[in-house]
Amino acid sequence: FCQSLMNSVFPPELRFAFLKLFNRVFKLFSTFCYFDITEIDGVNTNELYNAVQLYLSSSVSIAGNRLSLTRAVNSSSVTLGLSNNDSIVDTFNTVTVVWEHIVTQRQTQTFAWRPMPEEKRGFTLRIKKKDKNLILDSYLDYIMEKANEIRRMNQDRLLYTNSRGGSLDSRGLPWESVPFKHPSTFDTLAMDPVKKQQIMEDLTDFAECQSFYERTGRAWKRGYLLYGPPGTGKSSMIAAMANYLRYDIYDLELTEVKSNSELRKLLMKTSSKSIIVIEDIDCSINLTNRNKKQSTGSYNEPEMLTGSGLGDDFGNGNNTITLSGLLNFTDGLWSCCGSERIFVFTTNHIEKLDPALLRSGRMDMHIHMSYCTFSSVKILLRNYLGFEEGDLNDDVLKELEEVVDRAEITPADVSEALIKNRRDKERAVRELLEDLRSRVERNEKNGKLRGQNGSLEEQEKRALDSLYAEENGGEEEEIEDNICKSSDDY
Ligand SMILES: Nc1ncnc2c1ncn2[C@@H]1O[C@H](COP(=O)(O)OP(=O)(O)OP(=O)(O)O)[C@@H](O)[C@H]1O
Ligand SMILES: [Mg+2]
Repeated sequence: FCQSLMNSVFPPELRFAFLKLFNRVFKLFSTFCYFDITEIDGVNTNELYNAVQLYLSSSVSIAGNRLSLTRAVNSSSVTLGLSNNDSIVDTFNTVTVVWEHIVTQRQTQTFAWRPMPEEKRGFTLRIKKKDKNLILDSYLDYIMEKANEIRRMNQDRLLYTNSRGGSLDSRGLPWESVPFKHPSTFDTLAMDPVKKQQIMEDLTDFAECQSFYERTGRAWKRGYLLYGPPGTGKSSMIAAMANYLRYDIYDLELTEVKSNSELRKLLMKTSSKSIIVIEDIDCSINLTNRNKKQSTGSYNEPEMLTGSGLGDDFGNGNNTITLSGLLNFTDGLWSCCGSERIFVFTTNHIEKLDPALLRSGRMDMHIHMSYCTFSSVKILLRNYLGFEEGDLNDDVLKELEEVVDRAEITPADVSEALIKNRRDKERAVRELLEDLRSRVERNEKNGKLRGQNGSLEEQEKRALDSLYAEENGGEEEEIEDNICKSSDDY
């Protein structure tokens, strides 16, 4: 209507001038200002455009009538986006802004070094003039941060290994990677629910508290030591941690590392938001407290252990990773290059580890992965057979509760018993109970034969207690507080 009115009032040569004038006057009196963020900035791709697109994908509702769907390379999820010439309202620090996605046809190209897309795409941000300075900088920073987070969440995570033994790939990286798709989660992990909750809270606290680490002058990293018998879920716990935080995993094979400097280089090439894992640390390198005492007679000279690891154990005298190198790797000046990293060590024999490696700051949380308890068996029964609370009759539950602790059975063995008969649930439970009873019998018999020694776990606990007592001159309790364990762990 306006256009036809204008056409009838103004002669053609004046129409363009009038439109220009009208725009100027409109802008002068408008309470809004506008920012264009085009997809291509000259010849380069505009990073901000991609960030805005991702950021808005988190605000766009699936209920919208028309949305654009995209899926990036290496991503397993689909991103929703604003469709052409659609708009959306967003609020930041109580200020309301409007985003509009503008798509127009590009005029036919003459010659260009780089072929341009046929469509010209961009976002227009509308802000009230009075709010411009208040929010623009912080709002755009916030968008970039959010977009990076969404990108990370959408991307497949990677599992890195240094199995090439120090040789670099074509990009000069010492790590090789494969997509990480381990299905273990805290939901599927059978362990004491209280302990599980503590670990999850600790992980969340770590991931969300960058400012705390900055304020207290600590490097933004955390160490977890997982210890316990084989098949109790240490590796599954690492996978669950990675899935929970959506971090990449660097599986460090210490036996492939030839020197402390190589260890440092590997560390420098890890990215932030990752978990650096050394499995079976006691088998990778000989780091015992007792050995150190024998070889040096002092706690203050860990370097003197040079070559005592693989060199001694496997006859390879060239290995020069030292305890000192490993200690610096986990809590030295180099350990804080990059940030937001988690170190996880696993071992079946915590008593073999040097106390320096176990101290807070290196291994902040010691997690004992124990044999199956009643609560962990219930989790496995739910996961493998679909039994919910109340599905099993009370007698069976009572018997399970009575025998499971004394049977000293690993979650791996329970899982196997349940998988075997998963098509016949009654039989699975019956056979599990039989297995538990026979284990109890065997343990009691062995317990009698062992006489004063008690169960294997009791022996392990005694060794551990003496280790802590040795280090603390008898002040055992302080360290015990640091260990995440339930009262019946041992
Ligand atoms: N706590 C658990 N919860 C659920 N499944 C478990 C648990 N522990 C073990 N399993 C099952 O047993 C198998 C072996 O577990 P896992 O590899 O995590 O044990 P581990 O403690 O790392 O053993 P190792 O000390 O020999 O490396 C896994 O496939 C997993 O399915
Ligand atoms: Mg393991």
